[in-house]
Amino acid sequence: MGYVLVAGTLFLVTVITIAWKAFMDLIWKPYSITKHFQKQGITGPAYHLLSGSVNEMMKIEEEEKQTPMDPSSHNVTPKVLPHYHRWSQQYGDCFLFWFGTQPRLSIVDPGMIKEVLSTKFGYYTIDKPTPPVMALLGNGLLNLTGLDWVRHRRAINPAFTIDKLKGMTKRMAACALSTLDRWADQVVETNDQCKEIEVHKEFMELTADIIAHTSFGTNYKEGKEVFEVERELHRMVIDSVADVYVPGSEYIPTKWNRRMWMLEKRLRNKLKSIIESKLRTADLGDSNHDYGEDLLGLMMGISEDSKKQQGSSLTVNEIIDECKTFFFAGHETTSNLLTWAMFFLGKDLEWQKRLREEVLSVCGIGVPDADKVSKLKLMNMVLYETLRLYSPVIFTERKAAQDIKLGDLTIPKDTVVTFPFPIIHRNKKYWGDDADDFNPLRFADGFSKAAKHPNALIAFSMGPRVCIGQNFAMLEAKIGMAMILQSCEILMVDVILDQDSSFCLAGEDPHKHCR
Ligand code: HEM
Repeated sequence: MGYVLVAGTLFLVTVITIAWKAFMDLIWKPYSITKHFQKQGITGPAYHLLSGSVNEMMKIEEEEKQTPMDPSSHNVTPKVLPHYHRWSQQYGDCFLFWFGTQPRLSIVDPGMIKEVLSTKFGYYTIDKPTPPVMALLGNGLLNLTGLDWVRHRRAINPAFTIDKLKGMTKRMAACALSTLDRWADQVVETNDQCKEIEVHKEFMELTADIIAHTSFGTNYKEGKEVFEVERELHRMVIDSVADVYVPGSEYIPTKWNRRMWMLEKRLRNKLKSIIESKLRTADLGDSNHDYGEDLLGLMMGISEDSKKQQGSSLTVNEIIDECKTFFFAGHETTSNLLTWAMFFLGKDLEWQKRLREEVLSVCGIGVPDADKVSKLKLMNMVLYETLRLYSPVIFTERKAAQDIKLGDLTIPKDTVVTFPFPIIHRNKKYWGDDADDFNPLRFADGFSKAAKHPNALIAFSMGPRVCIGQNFAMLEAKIGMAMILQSCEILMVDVILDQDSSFCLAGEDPHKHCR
């Protein structure tokens, strides 16, 4: 009888505890956080049990898909961030919405963004990655937090110094040259003066080639195989982006999870075999272990040096995760930058002419190097303006690690603050009335004077977690653009923004100058 009573009491206590926690997490916290922000003048879409605002988010996305885009407008916000666009019009720039039970606060004020990403950096953290993101990037820089992030960032920074990047320019130029060769062959084959090219596809290939060569050096072919697997994992991440994560669901052997586990294992094994091959090659050389000037080789060398000096280094598994991160972070981003820059030059022939004149006067007709492309001021301005209007990264977010003041607001612990780049980059308050127009001249006096706030452009983010590959990306884009402009004339064939954009490349022998 006594046992039954104890078991019954335990059961009851468990049920009450679970019910209490469920009540707190699912009802009370969302209610009190909503009230907390309402008192500060912040509103937003309603919280719904379990799903938060996700259903409304999906509905808005579907509605936006049905609306054709005006090809003459650069305002892509309704297409790329439909719910932010709709809610910012409805509730104002700063609004609260719910991803499941997680509160998210949209912020567009550059001063507040600077506080989060830079001045009060330590008070914010990165939300735990979902299982698909973890499978894709593992414990690489993008996912890491705290002291592990510090250790990785310190270990990898030296691989991205200007000197090291200069050493990679020949590889970048060689990849661009083989793309131009392929285009030239097509022109010769068709016997036309003008060849229609789907540039996004071409630049995806070019940037994959560049990141494979610069990451893996002589092992680039195996590197490209790695990227094929990574691409599939990336697609799985995109498919799962609007799913509210249910803790523990990653361990259930569903068909989807099993595919993800298999791809992750294949990715890891392939990268491991590249590293082992580098280790074997280096062992055959002298005792100083030169692993090569590619990113992987540099990371392995730096890691070995720091082990000798401080006794700590990146493990093979950590280096593997960083390789995965470089491809993910550095491939599609740069390819999008190149695509949109071509889009502008194909539309604006006057700017195309100015850029070609600059390239020919600074670099001549030879293959450009890092020093020469660093002098291309007009090209720099066009690239920044492209990053402003068509930022390859469309948002980033941070989670408050404690209750904290942000601007005039007080933010409860665990609130996610989120920064929608396309809205920030078009804010007329900072960018002026022509914020929606392509006007590279706004960058004539440099990056920080282009807008009324020095941090209004955050395409590469800012603060300690600023993009580690920004110089790499700009160098790659400038070399690619300079070589294209040296040999081709670019004409826009058609503009269908939600499908592929094609460009016509014209010239008597597009490429002969580049040899
Ligand atoms: C146009 C090209 C690129 C753009 C617009 C871009 C943009 C960004 C942004 C916005 C972040 C911050 C993300 C966040 O805080 O949530 C970031 C981080 C990062 N990027 Fe890039 N990126 C580009 C190219 C590259 C390239 C080429 C590489 C590597 C080769 C790279 C590697 C990284 C890494 C590793 C991080 C994480 C840094 C950290 O958290 O310490 N990116 N990038």
